[in-house]
Amino acid sequence: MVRYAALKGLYDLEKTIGSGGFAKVKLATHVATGEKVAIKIMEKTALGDDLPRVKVEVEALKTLLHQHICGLYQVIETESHYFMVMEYCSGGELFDHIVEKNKLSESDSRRFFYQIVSAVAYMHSLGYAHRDLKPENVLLDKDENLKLIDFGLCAKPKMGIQAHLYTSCGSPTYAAPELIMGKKYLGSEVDIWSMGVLLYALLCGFLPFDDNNLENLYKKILSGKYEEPYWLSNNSKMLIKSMLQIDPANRITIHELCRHPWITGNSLKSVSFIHRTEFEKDDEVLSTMSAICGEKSIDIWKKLVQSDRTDYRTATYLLLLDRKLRGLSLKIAPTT
Ligand SMILES: O=C(Nc1ccc2c(c1)CNCC2)c1ccc(F)cc1
Repeated sequence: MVRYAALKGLYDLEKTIGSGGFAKVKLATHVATGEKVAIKIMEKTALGDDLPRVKVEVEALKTLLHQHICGLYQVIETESHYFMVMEYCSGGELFDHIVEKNKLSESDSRRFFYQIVSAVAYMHSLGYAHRDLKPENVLLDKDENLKLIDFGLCAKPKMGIQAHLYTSCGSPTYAAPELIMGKKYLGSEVDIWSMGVLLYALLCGFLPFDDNNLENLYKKILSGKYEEPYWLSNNSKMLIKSMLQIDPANRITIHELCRHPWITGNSLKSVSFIHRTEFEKDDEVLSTMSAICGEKSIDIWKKLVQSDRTDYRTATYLLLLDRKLRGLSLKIAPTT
């Protein structure tokens, strides 16, 4: 097992749970609380031109606090590596979950899709577009609640005007027509298309546009034509159709999606999310921390709020808060 001096005494590394292009994800234990975390380890030399994506993802995750967006607890930078300490999603990828079940029922799909809409509506309300929504970037926690990951390609277009050109080399299977055409586009609109592909995958168990040959794949996406399996209800077909519109101007908006009867289950309660970008202050957690480090609660809180939210103290506070929200005892092992 490779040891990293930067993690010594803070996190105990365990097995590898994922390895993507330039990152390896390892399960780890946060020493002070005993809580499980996922640590995304990136070697700077291997990152190359993708180095800016790390900063984009860290800045986005420091702002985005939502129950269906995978939380960032701490960032550790050394000469050679970045370590992003994230929320552990023990349920793994939604993709594997769909494959395992072949396809999901309309009600299971609705439960997952509601959570995706809530996370994306929250991001868009803060001016962020994900731009890389796909089943591999949707994880499940131990209660099968959904967590969005990989904000390395997300964009925060200034004032929501025309966003950047399509820069990612991500797989086009989930990419909107305007993206693969290299046109200027609105991040919010490409997210809606990708959510349409995600909803289709949930309900059908396969993808609307798929081909091993890139040329044919492009043709299928630009044609906007896809199969509608017999088991799809008319409402499901109509909702998918409203999202997989080739012309982004004809695509359903995130606001309409939040109130769509297929999603709200005909209740008038539209998809909800809390406009939260600040930590909630919890006195019990703060007093637990002050008992260990000897500082006064109010001073700990002041430092937390003023910090750049990526240090060990932030991780300890957030992990204790998670424990409390899960009804567990608040205990801390004194860091040696
Ligand atoms: O928790 C993560 N991945 C994870 C967790 C558990 C399992 C897997 C991935 C995949 N195999 C099944 C079990 C994870 C969390 C954050 C992140 F940025 C990237 C990955």
